[in-house]
Amino acid sequence: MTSKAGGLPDAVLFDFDGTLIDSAPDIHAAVNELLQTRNLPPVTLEQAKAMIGNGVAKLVERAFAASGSPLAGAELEQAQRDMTPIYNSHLTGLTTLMPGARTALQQLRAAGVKLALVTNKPQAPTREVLEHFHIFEDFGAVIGGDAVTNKKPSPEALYLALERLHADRNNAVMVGDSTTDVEAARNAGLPVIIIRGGYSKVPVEELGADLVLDSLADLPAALQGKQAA
Ligand SMILES: O=C(O)COP(=O)(O)O
Ligand SMILES: [Mg+2]
Repeated sequence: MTSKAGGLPDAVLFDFDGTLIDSAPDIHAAVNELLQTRNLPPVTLEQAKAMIGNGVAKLVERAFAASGSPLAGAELEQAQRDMTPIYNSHLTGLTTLMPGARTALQQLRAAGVKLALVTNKPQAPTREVLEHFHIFEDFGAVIGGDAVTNKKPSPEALYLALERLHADRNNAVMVGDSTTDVEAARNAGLPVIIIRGGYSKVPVEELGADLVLDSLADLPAALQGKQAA
């Protein structure tokens, strides 16, 4: 993995849902509240996890498909609009920081590594969740899914984050939980580390990441090359 002298990269770009936060319980609640407005049966937490990672519009499309009533066209667009207030009322009640997240951010920041958040979650709820956990200030750039024309796996948000951080493109690492992050990193030409315990639909070993870690607690040491596996 590319790294500057001293081990640590110039910048680390973090995914949000499934990587820094365990937001699936809140997203699950929001999805079921939306389905209930159409008198549709609820989905399970595991089903909801498999819907996360490509933004709220995709989440809604997948939720209706999973409940047995796929939507398209104007009906889908209406459901996506209806989801906004529901989604925004389920941001922090059941959400927790992933194990090791706070310490990893603090350690990297203290070591002078530039940090960015690159998520397909929209900008406004992303900021609200970051502020709730008092980690907004850790990030030099926060790029939500609606801040770019093309969401991950497009490299657009990653490039924008690197630009905002004034970071060295050749010395940055993406950290995420699923295939979207691996593809986005590859498309941007960055190495990628996957953390177990997120919302990947396939076993994380099969994602093609440069490194898979059990926990964010292992990230600072791994970035310094002490635990490369
Ligand atoms: O799908 C979403 O809304 C967000 O997912 P991400 O933070 O893992 O990119
Ligand atoms: Mg994710």
